Amino acid sequence: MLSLRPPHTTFPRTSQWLRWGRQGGAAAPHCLGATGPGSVSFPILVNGCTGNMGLSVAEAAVLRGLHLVPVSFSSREKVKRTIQVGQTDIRIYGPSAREDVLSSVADEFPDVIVLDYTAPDSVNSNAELYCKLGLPFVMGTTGGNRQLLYKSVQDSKNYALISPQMGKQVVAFVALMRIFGEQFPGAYSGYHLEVLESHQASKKDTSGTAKDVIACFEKLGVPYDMNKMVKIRDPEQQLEMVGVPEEHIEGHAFHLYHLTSSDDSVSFEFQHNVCGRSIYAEGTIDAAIFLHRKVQSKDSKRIYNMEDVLREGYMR
Ligand SMILES: NC(=O)c1ccc[n+]([C@@H]2O[C@H](COP(=O)([O-])OP(=O)(O)OC[C@H]3O[C@@H](n4cnc5c(N)ncnc54)[C@H](O)[C@@H]3O)[C@@H](O)[C@H]2O)c1
Ligand SMILES: O=C(O)C1=N[C@H](C(=O)O)CCC1
Repeated sequence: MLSLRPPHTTFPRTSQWLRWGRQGGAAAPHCLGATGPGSVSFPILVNGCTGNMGLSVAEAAVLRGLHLVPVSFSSREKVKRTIQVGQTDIRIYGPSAREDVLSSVADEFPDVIVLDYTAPDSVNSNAELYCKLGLPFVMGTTGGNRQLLYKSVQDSKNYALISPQMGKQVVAFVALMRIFGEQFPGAYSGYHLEVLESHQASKKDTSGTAKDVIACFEKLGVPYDMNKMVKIRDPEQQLEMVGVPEEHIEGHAFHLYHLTSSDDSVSFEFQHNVCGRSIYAEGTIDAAIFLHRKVQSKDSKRIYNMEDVLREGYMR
């Protein structure tokens, strides 16, 4: 089996960390001032605050000077709890209250942007509800029926930014791979692709980012059977084989794509490895600011992705 470990496995821990984990840690202090080019503040509702990404995004929103709407939702009915983020106590509601609560939010905060970090099996029902209530949303949650997701937004004429990957530097890498495929279709015909991805054990689905990158390899002439993807969720393997720093076993996204010519004489390797979640949280806030601007200016496009965000200068 291929290893995600860098070639210099004898490097001491710190060097390995520097090579692999630079993107983890505290929220970057130097991204786009408080709220991007020109200062804005508007309400943000984070759906999924009970989870890892939801909480990270809510914290990043507060740090960037946005106004957190003090409600969020859970997949379970019997939740009676609040979560404190900064100075805000966020009340968590069960699924049966979703429509009423969201509809009041839409009335009270007409310029609200919803950020969704829930679960793959909630993607479509959540999106449909946001569309029904005319709530613009950023869908960071992966999985679900993606075709249906786009169709719901198109049919409703709602505003949405959809991306399985909010880390701007990773988005730029995926964009490069897309352009690569468009510029040189079939250039790697006959090559063989192997893909490994490693995420925290709680991740339910296959990496959405890996799926997007694989689509680019397919344009380059390399077919790939998604069932062959090696998905690593076992913490022991992650430590021993992948080389994930121990402190990031609960939050990491390591990816390796290995391309080999048919006679094994040529090979290529591409990797993107993220420790922690700050890269996604920061990118999500940039996405929210971008979407808020598009809604305010009544932009005609209505459905966006993270490449659109990067193109408008949100790349630090
Ligand atoms: N776009 C990106 O850059 C990016 C980055 C990281 C994670 N993700 C995706 O975000 C999603 C969440 O990841 P996570 O690591 O935070 O997972 P998590 O399991 O830590 O959190 C998900 C939370 O959502 C809650 N939830 C489930 N269904 C819900 C519903 N219908 N309504 C409200 N809450 C609901 C769960 O109870 C849980 O607390 C996954 O799909 C993951 O792949 C995307
Ligand atoms: O931690 C996760 O879950 C992640 N999900 C996204 C994906 O599936 O591509 C982005 C990376 C982190």
